[in-house]
Amino acid sequence: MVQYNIALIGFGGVNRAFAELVAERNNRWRTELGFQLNIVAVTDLNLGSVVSANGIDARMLIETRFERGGFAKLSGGSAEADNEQVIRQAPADIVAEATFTNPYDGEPAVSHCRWALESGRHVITTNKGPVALAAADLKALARRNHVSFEYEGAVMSGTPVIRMAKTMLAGSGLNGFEGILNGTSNFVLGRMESGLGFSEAIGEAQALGYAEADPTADVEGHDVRLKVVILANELLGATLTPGDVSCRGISSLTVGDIESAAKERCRWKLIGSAIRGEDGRIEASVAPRRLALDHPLAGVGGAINAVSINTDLLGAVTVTGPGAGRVETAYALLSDIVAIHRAVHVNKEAAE
Ligand SMILES: NC(=O)C1=CN([C@@H]2O[C@H](COP(=O)(O)OP(=O)(O)OC[C@H]3O[C@@H](n4cnc5c(N)ncnc54)[C@H](OP(=O)(O)O)[C@@H]3O)[C@@H](O)[C@H]2O)C=CC1
Ligand SMILES: N[C@@H](CCO)C(=O)O
Repeated sequence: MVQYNIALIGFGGVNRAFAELVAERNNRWRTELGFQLNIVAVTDLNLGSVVSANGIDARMLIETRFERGGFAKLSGGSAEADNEQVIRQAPADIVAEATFTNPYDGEPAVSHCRWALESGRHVITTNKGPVALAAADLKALARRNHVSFEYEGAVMSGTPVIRMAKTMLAGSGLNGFEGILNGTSNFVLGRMESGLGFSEAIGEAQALGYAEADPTADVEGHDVRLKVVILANELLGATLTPGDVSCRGISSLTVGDIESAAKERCRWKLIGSAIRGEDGRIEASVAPRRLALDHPLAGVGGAINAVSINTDLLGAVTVTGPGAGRVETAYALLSDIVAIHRAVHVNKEAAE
């Protein structure tokens, strides 16, 4: 039986939900997917770090109420999150990076990914920073070290869009996309339509695990801007940086704007888009748009996301599904491991 040893970097909503999935579903994965997972290290800014070559009980990890520095009480534990040492030295095959997204330089997550790849570990991440800001370098580093860098959860959480479009739409002539790419702001707009205030709606999105550590990134459009960069670079072969994407969020929309749109059978949505012009240049933007209720994106509610990908041969292909949520995003990490497993084992077996 194939077993992957996993190191979790950051133990917040997503990696905690991932540990919960490991606790609940490892047996099922063994039969369904042909591998099992073994958590051998966890680091967290607040809790410290713990390493155990024999594996750390996933159920214990999620059920124990640790205090600040609480991992020190575990065998192999420390009150400090010594990320570099853990990433480089723990006996992990795969490092799951799920610390906060830094939209400016991607750190410290970029360094976490770099240390892991340099040390010959595969990296799976839901963190948009390293993917939007350092993907080319990290992919090259992964290639040099014969490991994978996988990041399906960086856009639309567990809903497959990056890998799906790159593999299943290959050759279809991708020339643009537009969509709702932030669960929090879509949820907030919907709650405001129901009469809730902006701040209360953000509070609900935080409690549900949708929002960024600093929700300004959600409502000011910065999170969508990173996702537009990722999709444009991955699907359209662009080389955008966040500075290339004009960006306006939803914070200036008032209850009055929302009510007047409703009276005219319209609805506000935060739309991220990128289009290849006739000269080959990619124009990308993030901005609120007032959509007629019969527009295909107008009915996408709550933390659901949707992106319509324009192709030469098929016209628009739309992918819709959860765009945020702890478990939904933890699933993206599993899908990354499935991709690594197929690349490493299944393809190798087929070649033999
Ligand atoms: N939640 C979601 O729906 C989605 C999240 N993502 C991305 O996934 C990542 C994780 O999200 P989520 O779990 O919700 O976020 P959380 O804020 O819940 O968790 C992040 C965890 O990482 C810890 N952390 C921060 N910096 C460090 C560090 N330097 N070393 C070790 N640990 C650190 C935080 O500790 P502390 O709290 O003490 O700072 C926190 O426990 C983010 O990058 C997010 O953008 C992507 C798609 C969807
Ligand atoms: N905060 C983000 C998480 C998913 O990237 C959102 O609400 O969409």
